[in-house]
Amino acid sequence: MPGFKVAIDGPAGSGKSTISKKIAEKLNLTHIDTGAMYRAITYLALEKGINLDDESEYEFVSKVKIEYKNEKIYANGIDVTTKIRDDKVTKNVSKVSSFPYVRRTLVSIQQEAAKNIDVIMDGRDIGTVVLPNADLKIFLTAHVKERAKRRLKDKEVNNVTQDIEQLAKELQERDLKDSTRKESPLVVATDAIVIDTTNFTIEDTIERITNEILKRRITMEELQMKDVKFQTLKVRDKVEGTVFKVEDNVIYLTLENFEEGRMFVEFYGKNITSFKDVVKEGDKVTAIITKMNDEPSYILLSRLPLLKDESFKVIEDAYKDNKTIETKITKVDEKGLHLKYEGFDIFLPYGLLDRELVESKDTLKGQTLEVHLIEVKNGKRPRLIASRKQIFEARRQQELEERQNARKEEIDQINTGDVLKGTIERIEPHAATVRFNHVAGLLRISQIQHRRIEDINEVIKLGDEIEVKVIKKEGMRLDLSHKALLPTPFEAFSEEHKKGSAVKGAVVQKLPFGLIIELEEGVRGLLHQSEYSWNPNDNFANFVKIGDVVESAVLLVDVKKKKISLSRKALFDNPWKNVSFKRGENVEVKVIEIITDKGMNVEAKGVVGFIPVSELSTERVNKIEDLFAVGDTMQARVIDVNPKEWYLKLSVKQIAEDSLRSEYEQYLTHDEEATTTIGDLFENLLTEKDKK
Ligand SMILES: Nc1ncnc2c1ncn2[C@@H]1O[C@H](COP(=O)(O)OP(=O)(O)OP(=O)(O)O)[C@@H](O)[C@H]1O
Ligand SMILES: Nc1ccn([C@H]2C[C@H](O)[C@@H](COP(=O)(O)O)O2)c(=O)n1
Repeated sequence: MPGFKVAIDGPAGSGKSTISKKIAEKLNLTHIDTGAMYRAITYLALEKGINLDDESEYEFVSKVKIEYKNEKIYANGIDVTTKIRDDKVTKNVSKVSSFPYVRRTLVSIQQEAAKNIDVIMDGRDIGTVVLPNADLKIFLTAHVKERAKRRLKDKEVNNVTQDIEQLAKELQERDLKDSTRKESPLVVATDAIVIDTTNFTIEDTIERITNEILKRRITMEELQMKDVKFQTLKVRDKVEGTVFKVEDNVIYLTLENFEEGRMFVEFYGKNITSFKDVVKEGDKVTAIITKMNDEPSYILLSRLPLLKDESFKVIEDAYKDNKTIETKITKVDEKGLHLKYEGFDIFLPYGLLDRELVESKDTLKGQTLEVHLIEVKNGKRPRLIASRKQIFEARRQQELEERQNARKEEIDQINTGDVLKGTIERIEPHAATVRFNHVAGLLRISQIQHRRIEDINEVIKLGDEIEVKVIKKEGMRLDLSHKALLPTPFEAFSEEHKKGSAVKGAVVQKLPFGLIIELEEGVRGLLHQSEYSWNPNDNFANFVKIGDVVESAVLLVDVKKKKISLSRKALFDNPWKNVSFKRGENVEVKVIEIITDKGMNVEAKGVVGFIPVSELSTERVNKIEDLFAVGDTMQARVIDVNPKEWYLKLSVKQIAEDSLRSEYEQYLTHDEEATTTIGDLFENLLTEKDKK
């Protein structure tokens, strides 16, 4: 069986020998570089010094022995591998190779060498002349500038510098000569695959050609074994291919039958604009054949017809695996949200949507939303129902746990007795809730102020900042007090009222030993009976009533025992403090009150004394007012006195009697000289009295 033949043709520097060599190694083919043969002949011709322009001088060619051994080329046993690359050789090789004699001789040598072996042969006329029946013909090409660049690199490696423009010019000249010569010019064989390597790497090109070789090398048995529909592939068939090259807007695939498939980016679907980062070499892609291209031979592919099924599969998988999918909200209607995912419409009823989202549903259109699928039914009109329940319940649970943790952390930091600042969060008739951070406490109405509060709303408002003391901590519960931070009424009272200061208050209770006076709300003091008045005879219990306002002085405030002692008498001077009376002493008195039939209260030395009716006159008094009036002053005699009891008893009568007696005694003394009778004497006395 003849061997497998690959013909590689192309202009200078397109990569023929490099690629051929590597493919030969890879696929175990013999590589024959025919250009090297023409170069070897050129080298020998130069060596021989023949006239290069004279074809008749090339007879030596038929006798030349050319061999390839270990990557080296030998001409007549001499290693010419390097020499044939000299500039001199390169400049003349086109000319030498244009002679029909030279060509025919070398072509027959080449054909002989390729007989019965698997060979990859590169040159200019391989596909057209040397191996016209080659199993695969490749015409490699590249832009002249790219080829010049590659050559320049080769030269730089060998420390040879050359102007790139000059190099390009030389290549163009050689191309022209090679393709315009009469004998076997460089042309593209009609059945060759043209590969432009301008933008291909060496590896790309190798892979591309390797695929072509493999496609053609495969035996019928192998094809059957692999169940490859080699002959039957047609438009609309579904095929799978392996990506061997990725460009921005096209991917190249090797299909099941080893043909080349190409897919342009717009036929991939999923709205991508570039294959980069989406598809990589080695990926398997399933697609539909949309066109079979003959020249060059490849198959155009598209994924678009498959996408619907693929997308539905994605949806079914998401449903089965209970996966979250990210959808787009396309419509908001009365019953729920319409979502789009992988090109399918999904409905999400409001009952399965987060409450906050339902509240702001009118702003949702166009937004993305993560959901779970809870019903997936395929059909002409697939039925797809989504839900957010799992998502929002999980979120709520997580938030709850976070809150609980935060509360626990905060409460662990709080101790009974701590003073904290918080905000009034809720007000009930008998208590308020005070929020700190994650924790709140209870402030009962009785703990807000020391005084009684009728309406809690009068003293606190929602949002008020308040300082409180923790008075009890039980688990997560905190009992708070604001009043614990305020001075007690007793403390406030003691601050404002120092000892001795005068205070007024209403009598709230009468006790056997005194009066309870309310001085301020919650502040009561005792006015002991001994402190009511200096007057020992003052029986205030008889006339002081509950509710009477009494003024008194603060004697003592005991904040701890909550005791206040008051003294009313301290507000006054004790009238008896600095006076003294002696019995028998005559004092000036002033009538301050007439007590009918009983006597008169008089003021003497600033204190009150009493003159009984019997002591008002030496004669019987029928009506006191006939003799005295309030405001009258006169002399009276102290007849009894007890300062402790504020007791002072006086007599006018005794002074009058004294006076009568003295007059009488005078009379007795005068009588020895005068003739006044007792009757005269009394008449005179009475006349005096009338005058008054
Ligand atoms: N994509 C590519 N394909 C092939 N060769 C490339 C590529 N990119 C760079 N090169 C380099 O280009 C240079 C020219 O390659 P090569 O000598 O194989 O070309 P050629 O077609 O055999 O040229 P000539 O006909 O003049 O012998 C080599 O150094 C090779 O490594
Ligand atoms: N089959 C061939 C091979 C080569 N030549 C000529 C044309 C080239 O200018 C020259 C050197 O070839 P290279 O080594 O550059 O590939 O040989 C030809 O005519 N036919």
